[in-house]
Amino acid sequence: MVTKSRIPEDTHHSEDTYRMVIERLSELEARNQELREELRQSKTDRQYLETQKVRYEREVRKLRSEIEQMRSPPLIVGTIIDVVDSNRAVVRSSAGPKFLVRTSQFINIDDLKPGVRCTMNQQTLAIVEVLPSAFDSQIYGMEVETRPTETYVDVGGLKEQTIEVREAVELPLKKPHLFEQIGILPPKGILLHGPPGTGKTLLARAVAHETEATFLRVVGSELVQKYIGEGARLVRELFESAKKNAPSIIFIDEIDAIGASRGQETSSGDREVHRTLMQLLAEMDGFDNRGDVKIIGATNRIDILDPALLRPGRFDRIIEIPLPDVEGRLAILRIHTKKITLADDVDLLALARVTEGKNGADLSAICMEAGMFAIRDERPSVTRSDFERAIRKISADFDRNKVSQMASIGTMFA
Ligand SMILES: Nc1ncnc2c1ncn2[C@@H]1O[C@H](COP(=O)(O)OP(=O)(O)OP(=O)(O)O)[C@@H](O)[C@H]1O
Repeated sequence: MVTKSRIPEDTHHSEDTYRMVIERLSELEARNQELREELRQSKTDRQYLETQKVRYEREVRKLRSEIEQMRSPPLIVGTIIDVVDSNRAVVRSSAGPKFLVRTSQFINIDDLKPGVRCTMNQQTLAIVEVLPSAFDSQIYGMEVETRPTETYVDVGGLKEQTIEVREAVELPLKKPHLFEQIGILPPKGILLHGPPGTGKTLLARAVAHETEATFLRVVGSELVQKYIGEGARLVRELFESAKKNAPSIIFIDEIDAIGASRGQETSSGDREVHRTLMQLLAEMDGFDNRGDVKIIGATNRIDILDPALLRPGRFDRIIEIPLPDVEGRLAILRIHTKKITLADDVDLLALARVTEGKNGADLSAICMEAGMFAIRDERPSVTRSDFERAIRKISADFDRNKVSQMASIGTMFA
């Protein structure tokens, strides 16, 4: 309360003003103090909130990695037998036993119905994923062809190898009585080994064509599944399908992906590959040499194969498919230029001589590239210089791939 003392008017004014200014100043100081306090408090709040935010983010990261951990392969595949309540179900694992398990919180309970396939975490057996109903081996790159089109005339070079494969596969399928007469069993499995692009798949397809057999091709790496028991299941399906469609030839390309020597299985992924290999060995032991299912394996890495695969009664005919020599390269060039209009200056023998080290796939690509150069220049025939350019291009592509492969290996170990 401001009391007015007896002071001359103008003094009163200046005193009042002074007093008001003092009051206003103290109000402002008080306000300033309050604001400082609020600022200090907000800084504390902000720091507190910052700390909370960092802690929360760390929690989220930890939870996320636990979820990823739970969902990381290999997982056990099972089939739901019964849904007990909103977070429990009875599941039969692919290995057979039934379990009462929890469902993880990111599973939509409506998706869980009896008969549905799911995956379970190996440690906790909690259901971590519901699998699509059309969970079919065809998804896994298994090719089934009633009769490939390739024939033996499409295979350049490889004369001895073709004879060996025909004896071991074509003869038992087409003339099994010859083996019965003599009293010997035909080889059960044939292993084709050699560098990439040398004609292993081509030869297998040609023998399937010649024997009018169903050709079932699967790549070994496709049998390495992230779900426990699935690789073995696919192998079983492969052999069942081969028996159902007999006479048939099972062709397992890159067999080293599952057939490599069994070192100390450390990770569950290694154990899963081992299980798949065991299933393959069991299936091979289980079927009859005299039957009308033949199995051909192919690998670029025979040196790492498990000896168990190569013992008699399994892949007991081993045939090397080497890089083509000059005669082989000439034969392959003739095959791949059969339909190409060649200019008079093209000398295939000369080309065969200058392509030392090239495989059949390279030679096929060279012929295709040479044709492309002629098309690009709108010429009616392919000249020698087109082939020379194509050889340089394929070699450059090869070197570039090699460099990028080395670079990616380098970064892996950087
Ligand atoms: N001996 C050959 N005669 C004719 N063409 C060949 C020959 N070898 C390879 N080719 C050509 O290269 C292509 C690839 O050959 P193929 O797939 O049979 O090689 P591969 O040995 O199975 O290779 P990978 O080991 O990489 O699977 C064939 O489709 C064919 O066009």
